[in-house]
Amino acid sequence: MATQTRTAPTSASHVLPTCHQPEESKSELDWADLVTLDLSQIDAPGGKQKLAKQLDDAVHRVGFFYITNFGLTQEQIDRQFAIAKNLFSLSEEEKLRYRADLEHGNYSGYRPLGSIEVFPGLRDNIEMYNVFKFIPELSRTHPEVIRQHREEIESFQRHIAQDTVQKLLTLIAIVLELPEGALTKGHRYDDVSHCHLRYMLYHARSAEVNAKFQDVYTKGHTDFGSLTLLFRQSIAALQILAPDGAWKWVKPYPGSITVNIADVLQFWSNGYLKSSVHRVVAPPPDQAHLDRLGLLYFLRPAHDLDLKTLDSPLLRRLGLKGDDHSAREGVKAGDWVRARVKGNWDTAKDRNAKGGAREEEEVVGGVKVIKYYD
Ligand SMILES: O=C(O)CCC(=O)C(=O)O
Ligand SMILES: [Fe+2]
Repeated sequence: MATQTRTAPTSASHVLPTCHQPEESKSELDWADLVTLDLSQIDAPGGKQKLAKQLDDAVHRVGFFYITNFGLTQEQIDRQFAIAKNLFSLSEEEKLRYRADLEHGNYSGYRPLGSIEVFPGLRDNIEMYNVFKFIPELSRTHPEVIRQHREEIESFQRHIAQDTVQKLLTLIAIVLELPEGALTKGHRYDDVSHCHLRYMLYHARSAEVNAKFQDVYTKGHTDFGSLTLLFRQSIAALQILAPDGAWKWVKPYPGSITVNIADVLQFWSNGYLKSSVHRVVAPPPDQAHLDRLGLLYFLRPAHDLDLKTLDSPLLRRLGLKGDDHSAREGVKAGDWVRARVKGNWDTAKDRNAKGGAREEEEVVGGVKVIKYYD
């Protein structure tokens, strides 16, 4: 069921099970064709321009891409998976002591198994634990395994936030023909925003139960923030809604991070950057029995930024930037993210009462969004 483990010989108080990557699926799947950016090229002469060129179609038409050479080793990543494994093996009673205040749109902490109704009467198979940035404004208590590995978790977060993400935002700014620092300034580690590292555990289900769920683990959705970075176990499960309208599998390549554009970048670019619909489904038959761990970094903009379209030469040329009188103009990013988290939490019931819908429009924080996809 679970991934293989053995105990690493470390000091008594820091013992973590070693988390090995499972064998890749041998199933023939319809994989999405995504570009890979080699981030080690960014400081080479002309490197930024070359990478931005490579990124242009990916962020505009697809919304997903891979990055390699991002400065974290597989061992560092596997340590995070091991922390996740250890965390989820705690008793339910212990985990519930750290439950997130979901009802108020705050995701910091634990979200218990079965929190969301996927279809009427059918609840999700996911546990998650969100570790927000370690800044005073966001401090909270955590279980012992997080407290013990706090330094390691913080330096992992900081590397993503202060290095990887800054490079990506620089490249995206170049795509939009903005000054290179235009997007990085609302995304500093010390800015108050709900950026977090997320540990997830998808519990494997039997073929019979999967059939009831039409093989869906998480319905199609877009992410709320700026960017999402996914460190993946070698288990196929993530799918994107490709530009041709078909669901395609996203292959988990060792040594890569899968990155997707999220809603706020789509707003700032008035739709030029694509916040892609994606979902999680039961793995193919040779991996369907595996519990699947998730390790994700959700980048969110500083709370006090607004959502109006950025003034970029590209957007002007394409007619995507006029005087912005849209409903987004007065909306703060922090309010938007909170409203989406809260909305996600308490509208699943209403949606199911209406019989479900492939697409549903809803006004969140003053902004109209399409929210649900089967
Ligand atoms: O587990 C995955 O591969 C994706 C999860 C996801 O889309 C999310 O948590 O927003
Ligand atoms: Fe997502």
